[in-house]
Amino acid sequence: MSLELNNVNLTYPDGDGVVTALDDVSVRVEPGELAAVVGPSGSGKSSLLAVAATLIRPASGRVSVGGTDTLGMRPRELSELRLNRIGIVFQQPNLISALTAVEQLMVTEHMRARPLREARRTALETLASVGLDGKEHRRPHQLSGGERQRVNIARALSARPDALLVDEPTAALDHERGARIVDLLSEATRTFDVATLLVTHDTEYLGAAKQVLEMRDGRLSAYETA
Ligand SMILES: Nc1ncnc2c1ncn2[C@@H]1O[C@H](COP(=O)(O)OP(=O)(O)OP(=O)(O)O)[C@@H](O)[C@H]1O
Repeated sequence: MSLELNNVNLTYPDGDGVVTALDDVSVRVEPGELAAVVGPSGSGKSSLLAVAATLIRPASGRVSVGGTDTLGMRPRELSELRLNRIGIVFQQPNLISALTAVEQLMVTEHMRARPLREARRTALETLASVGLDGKEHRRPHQLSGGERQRVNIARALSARPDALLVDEPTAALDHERGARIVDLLSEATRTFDVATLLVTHDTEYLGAAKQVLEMRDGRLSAYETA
């Protein structure tokens, strides 16, 4: 089921006035499809992801995840939706330093009340699917930057979410590692049949995207190469 934003507007208070972060934004991403959003700093890309993740409620407009309209959902329902149907990958992996790769995933499986044995099986399967076979029992400091980002992506995918929201996943990586992470996201998007929305500064990685959009001053439109 798709990820869909319709006519979304978002403002933040700014002194006596307001700053418009999202201005009538609409986008639809189908399952198995990767959409990339580029745009200058401060144009509203992170705000777009935060609204799609239901972390911020827009002033107006609709956000629907996996066919479920989130408008009117209570905070508790939204928390459940985020836990079970939305995967979020931030720029920094935010892994817990004391836990092994498999344990990082099991923590969130535990929050989903999965039985231990099933949680471990899902965690191991998901880690294997992102190329971390044989490294499941390593702690973050025993993994490379790219591998840590893979654990992060695996953790976001372990619930088999409807939507995967990715914020600048290549920012802390060199070109080659960055390219491999985008390839992995593109492959995982198809394997997990998830609707992926990727925000990136790097226009060189856009080949993997089915649609490329550009954010400028809070407005989203088709990206045109210069
Ligand atoms: N919590 C907030 N309160 C007030 N203004 C905010 C808040 N968060 C973001 N903004 C403003 O909203 C606009 C969009 O910010 P946003 O973080 O979405 O941009 P961005 O494209 O992700 O930028 P970057 O690439 O630098 O991360 C900016 O003008 C920013 O200053």
